[in-house]
Amino acid sequence: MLKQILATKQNEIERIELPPRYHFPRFSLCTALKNAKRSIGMIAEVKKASPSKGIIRPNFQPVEIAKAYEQAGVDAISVLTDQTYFQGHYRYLIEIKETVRLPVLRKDFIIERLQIEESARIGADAILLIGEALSPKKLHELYEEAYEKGLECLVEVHSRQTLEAILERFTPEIVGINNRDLQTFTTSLDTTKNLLPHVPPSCVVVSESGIANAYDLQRVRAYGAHAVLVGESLMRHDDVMQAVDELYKEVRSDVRPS
Ligand SMILES: O=P(O)(O)OC[C@@H](O)[C@@H](O)c1c[nH]c2ccccc12
Repeated sequence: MLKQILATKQNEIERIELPPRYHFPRFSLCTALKNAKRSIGMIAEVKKASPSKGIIRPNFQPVEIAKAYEQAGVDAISVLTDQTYFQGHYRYLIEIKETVRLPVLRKDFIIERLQIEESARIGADAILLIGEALSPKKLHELYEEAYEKGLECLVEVHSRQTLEAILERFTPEIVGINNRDLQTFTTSLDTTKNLLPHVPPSCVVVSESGIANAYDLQRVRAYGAHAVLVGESLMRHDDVMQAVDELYKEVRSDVRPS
């Protein structure tokens, strides 16, 4: 599946017409996660659909969702901008930057430099770089390019092998451990448990995907994650502000919910 997404993306990149430059206040994702407002940081995602689940939120109002996230006290917002597979758009990111004062992560499949210029122009504070989608060399080049343009990167990995290959080249500031296997779409929080001990202590670590309830949140916190990235379980709630609160409910991380 990842291969197919990347092939589509490559085609789309050939047709990119760069948007004008928007001038928004910038916010650091890394700083926001280091100074998380609650017991563990949260990047809340604005996502209408996904290739594995289809439409997740039928009545999709990206700006309203982002405002509710801000009121709920999340630390940052992730916006899906891929159109073909996630029904996103970079326009959503622009509208959200116009409205909320939080770091905004552009969630897309970034594989070429041109997409970094595009991300800078639309006002993204950070971009996603996927370890499984790029060679370590290319990933490092895009990482440097992004920081030169004032964008931070969330460097996402799913396997120990990918993580080690990246660390041989450089140490990213922010590492995302994706609990979802992008080939099969299955999620397991054990991915965070298994990979986290191999991430250098200087990195801010985000546990991504498959966080369904307060128990899951406490579990990845116990594994040592500094933050979580949550999409679907928030998007399925009518009231996303309440959904954030419910994730932060106090539960014992060693007791499974019934
Ligand atoms: O909806 P979830 O299971 O809470 O997951 C959010 C986020 O981690 C997921 O959307 C994601 C993680 N890595 C990605 C790469 C591309 C697109 C999407 C993603």
